[in-house]
Amino acid sequence: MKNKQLTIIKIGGNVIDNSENLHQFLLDFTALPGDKILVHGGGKIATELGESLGIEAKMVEGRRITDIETLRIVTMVYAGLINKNMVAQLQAKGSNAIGLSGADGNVIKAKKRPVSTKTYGPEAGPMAGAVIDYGFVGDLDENSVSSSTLDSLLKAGLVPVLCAITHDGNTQLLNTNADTIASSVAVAMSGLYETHLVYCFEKKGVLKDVNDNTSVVREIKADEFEGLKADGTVQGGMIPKLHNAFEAIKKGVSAVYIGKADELAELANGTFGTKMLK
Ligand SMILES: Nc1ncnc2c1ncn2[C@@H]1O[C@H](COP(=O)(O)OP(=O)(O)O)[C@@H](O)[C@H]1O
Ligand SMILES: CC(=O)N[C@@H](CCC(=O)OP(=O)(O)O)C(=O)O
Repeated sequence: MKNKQLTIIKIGGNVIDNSENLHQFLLDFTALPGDKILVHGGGKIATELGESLGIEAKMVEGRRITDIETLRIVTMVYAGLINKNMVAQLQAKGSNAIGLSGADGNVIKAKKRPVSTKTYGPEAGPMAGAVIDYGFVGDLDENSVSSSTLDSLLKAGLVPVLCAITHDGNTQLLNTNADTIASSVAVAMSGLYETHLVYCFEKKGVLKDVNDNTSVVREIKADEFEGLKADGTVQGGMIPKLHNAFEAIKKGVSAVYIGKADELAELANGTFGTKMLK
């Protein structure tokens, strides 16, 4: 029985883009007791910067097609602008944060996603039926995350802040979805700690009606996921998020929650968002 608890919190791009919400979230994150790791996205900001440079974002099944120009943009935005601002804000709030990409300390090594030979269904929109080359997108496996390096940082009293940039160990940086990073980090760390994984975004949880913030589903069991997809309750970015959440539970993470970033303080009294169950 592991008695030390570790909380892995992922914060999405829609919250990062709102300075008031981000400020409140970082205050609550700092106040959270115990060891913790922050994983951040920033897809919305990368899309906006790309557009201002004349590069249009292409997403398929929640993943960004990452050509060489896009890789430059996401590296600048995730590993630079967002990661360093987040660390500076956490430092000002009294959290001894250290910002890392997957290449730093070799904390996350990924494999470039091979060109897909499968054809995609109607959910892929205009890409339906196409063979997909995601470009410089990195996939993770059970050996990707260096739990010992992250553990050393935690033991030194530091709070790791991880962005969505990984590497292949052979000079190539890769773009990995931040929800996937959070799930893989939580699974890897569950060998050492009792781990809790918390996905924070702009809504109050998984909603029965995506436009009604009062319709939070309090608990979802793994075997209910397919039904929620099939009846259209969960769509878009929520599908890979829930997939990552249930993968984490299956592979040893003790608890997974999805909820609103500025309600993180409610974790302590068990009323935060949606809880995923086995
Ligand atoms: N049932 C649902 N409940 C809440 N959000 C949902 C639901 N179905 C689809 N969504 C969409 O999923 C989005 C979250 O996914 P995503 O944008 O990938 O998150 P993040 O900002 O954390 O990266 C929400 O903004 C919402 O539009
Ligand atoms: C491969 C891939 O899709 N990577 C993501 C990484 C950022 C991310 O996940 O950001 P959010 O959490 O804000 O969506 C992307 O570039 O959009």
